[in-house]
Amino acid sequence: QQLPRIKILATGGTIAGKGTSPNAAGYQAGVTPINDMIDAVPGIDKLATLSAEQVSNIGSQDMTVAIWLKLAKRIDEIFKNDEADGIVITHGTDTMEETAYFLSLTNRYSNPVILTGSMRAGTAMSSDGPKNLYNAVQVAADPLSKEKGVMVVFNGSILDAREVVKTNTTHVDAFTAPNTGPMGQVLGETVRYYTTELRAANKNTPFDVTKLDKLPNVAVVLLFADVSDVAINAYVKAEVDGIVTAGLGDGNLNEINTAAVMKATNKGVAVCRASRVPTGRVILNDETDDKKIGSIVGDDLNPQKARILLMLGLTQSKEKETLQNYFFKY
Ligand SMILES: NC(=O)CC[C@H](N)C(=O)O
Repeated sequence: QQLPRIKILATGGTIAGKGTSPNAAGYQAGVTPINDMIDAVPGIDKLATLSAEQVSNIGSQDMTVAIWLKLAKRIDEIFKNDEADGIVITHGTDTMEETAYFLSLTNRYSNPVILTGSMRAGTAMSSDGPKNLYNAVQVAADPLSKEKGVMVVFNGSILDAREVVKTNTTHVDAFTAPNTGPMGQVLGETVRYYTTELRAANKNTPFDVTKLDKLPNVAVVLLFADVSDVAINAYVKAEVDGIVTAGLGDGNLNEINTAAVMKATNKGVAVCRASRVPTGRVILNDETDDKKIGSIVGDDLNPQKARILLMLGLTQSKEKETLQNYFFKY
């Protein structure tokens, strides 16, 4: 029986980290080459026929649009040329949720693309990297994952790219899907799905980035009690294409920022209201009059994910209704 062909694209992160202390603290992310990482995982070669490429080797706090585009183009090429059946991406945890969502919106194939990483460097006691990498290859190679597209596999959970959020700064169980829960679990030799993703773009994605070398510039602004309008005004002055507000409660803005948003949208800046609250939706024309101030809403996407969709949406249209519909669809 032939093993599935899995391509590992390595980008860095703690999973490629090295330190001098066996205690998890104090290490450098993004240093170990991918082939050394694979060698540290017993039995991984029995799961799939593996090949690996180093796309970058960085801490994911330094993730860039340029690397996102490079990854998206390489994924497209791998599936178009039938170079692999599935892909595993090793990635730092800080921005993994953003990369996962970006790739889920841009991937034109439904083959599995699994992101994973670790919270403890390979040199730390009880490093979680080898097991996470093993689990990621298991999920990518499993027949049940065939049409499931982009997911995150971490600490035994399988999480949808749209829903996954880093919800702990240091624990090995760093990722959850606060609005929906995980899609499934990988335990021992078995992969189990409980649920399916409802909002995947996949094959029919309108966001083809294979010919782009940059994306629209979208900023995020955090709201808090008595916040001034300095940030929104500065971004408008800097001529950003869009602003996502990490608003109060169900995406509310205080008076001064309501006025600042109205000025921004009048100047043609797309403004999407999201919330700083970790779960729940932001409703159109609820407490805030979106019609009047020219804003749209991010539904239940967190601000950093709403930014990704607004960046990609703006590659297609500046029209408010079109952009709003992307947020209800994806
Ligand atoms: N656990 C981690 O991967 C964090 C390391 C680093 N900040 C990164 O995101 O790459």
